[in-house]
Amino acid sequence: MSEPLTRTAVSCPAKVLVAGGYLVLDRAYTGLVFGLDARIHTVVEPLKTTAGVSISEIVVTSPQFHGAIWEYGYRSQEGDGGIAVTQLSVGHEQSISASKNPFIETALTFALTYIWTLQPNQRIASCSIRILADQAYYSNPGTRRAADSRFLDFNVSLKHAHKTGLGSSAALVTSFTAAVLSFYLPKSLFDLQSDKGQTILHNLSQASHSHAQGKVGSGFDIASAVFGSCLYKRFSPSLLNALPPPSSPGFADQLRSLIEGDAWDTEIRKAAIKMPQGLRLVMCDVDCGSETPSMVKKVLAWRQENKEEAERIWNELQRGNEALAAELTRLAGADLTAGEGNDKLRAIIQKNRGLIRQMGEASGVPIEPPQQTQLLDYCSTLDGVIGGVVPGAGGYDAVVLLVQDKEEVIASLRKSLASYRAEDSEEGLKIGKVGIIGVREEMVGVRKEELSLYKEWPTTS
Ligand SMILES: Nc1ncnc2c1ncn2[C@@H]1O[C@H](COP(=O)(O)OP(=O)(O)OP(=O)(O)O)[C@@H](O)[C@H]1O
Ligand SMILES: C[C@@](O)(CCOP(=O)(O)O)CC(=O)O
Repeated sequence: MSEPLTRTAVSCPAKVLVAGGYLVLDRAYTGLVFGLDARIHTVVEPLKTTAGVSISEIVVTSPQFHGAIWEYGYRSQEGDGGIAVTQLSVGHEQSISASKNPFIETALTFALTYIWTLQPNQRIASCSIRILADQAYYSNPGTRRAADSRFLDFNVSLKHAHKTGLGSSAALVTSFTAAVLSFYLPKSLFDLQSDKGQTILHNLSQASHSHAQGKVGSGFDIASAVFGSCLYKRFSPSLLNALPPPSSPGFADQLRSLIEGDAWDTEIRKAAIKMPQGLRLVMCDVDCGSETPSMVKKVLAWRQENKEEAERIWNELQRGNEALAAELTRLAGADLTAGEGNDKLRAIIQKNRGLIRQMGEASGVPIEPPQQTQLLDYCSTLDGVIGGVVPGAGGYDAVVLLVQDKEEVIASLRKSLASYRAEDSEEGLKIGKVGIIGVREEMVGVRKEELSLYKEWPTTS
């Protein structure tokens, strides 16, 4: 007899790529990614059904958003095609195609298929899955259900939610995959606390996120969702190319071999990045938008056509990024009583920004556009601010600052940003309000959670 299935909850952190944007798409370079203390949680539990009625249905809800409910049927496919998941219609409020959530559907397909390969003769029981996200992922102001509730009602549909760029889909796919595997599999087959369990979770989440996203990212966001802050070298993109599409013959077996096999060449160095005591990150949301995929395409096309110049910038920036990681780590271990300053950090950040601007100007992509240069220069003159950069792909929508970890520094930064007015520029976008997002760095990645966290969010089943 197998153990009865019990309610399981897992969370994963948000991310910020502090250094290595664009470079990290190529295995020859690394990205310095910090996890952030905003998390997406997934809770899985048995689906309550009328006594004697046995159905095969998985109901997923994201109850902080209007109409965010997805019901799936699932069945095994001929020819080792794994488990196919089909969205069922819920009432007649909206068409299925309008309500599709490709990240959830793909994560479910990949996770159930992997489970099926491990327990081919065991029926996959119905379950109910809830997703709960911290406020910082969205700039829509949430409302509280109780004075102490951690999760808020966002009072909009997911389609109308305004994301702050903290990697919601990666934290979602990873916590969803971890919770589903932990729910269905005994510890002997999947143990989230073990290195092997985390490697399997990483590989499976990379495969499904990449499939849902259309294979565009380096995967640094999934790596930090699993392992927390780290220096990240991506996997070879070719690894995923050989996988047949879900449901097609051989998908299940090849997915399992890929996930458990040793072909993965991702390199995660957790010890190579630390936050010195007395410093912290501050994320700022800039009221303006950028389009990451088209920026990536343009930068990569420029690099392809200007190999020599690109190689010079990429290599210099890689050295600068390594210097940044090394100095943060060195300061984290240094004797604070020696009164060491942060001048070296300041200089490294300034130099790296110069190279990022070169990369942007040469490729014609606004990675650190003049409006952000102005904002970052302004922030760098404020008390307690060491420096700042445009995170990830850059653009107009965010900056990340390295500051002294003191309440008075944050309070005065908040005040300065509230009154910050960008100088009028002749051309391009004008940045609007700059706000501080309520997050800071976090070293821990995936984590099992206590069920009491979700008491105001009853299951719909
Ligand atoms: N709380 C949630 N519940 C259900 N699905 C969600 C939730 N948050 C995000 N998603 C899914 O993730 C998608 C957003 O992913 P996308 O990659 O565009 O954003 P992101 O990961 O936050 O962005 P970035 O990589 O710029 O940080 C949504 O369209 C939705 O499908
Ligand atoms: C440009 C890139 O290197 C970073 C994008 O980061 P973000 O989504 O802007 O946080 C792409 C990637 O690594 O997936």
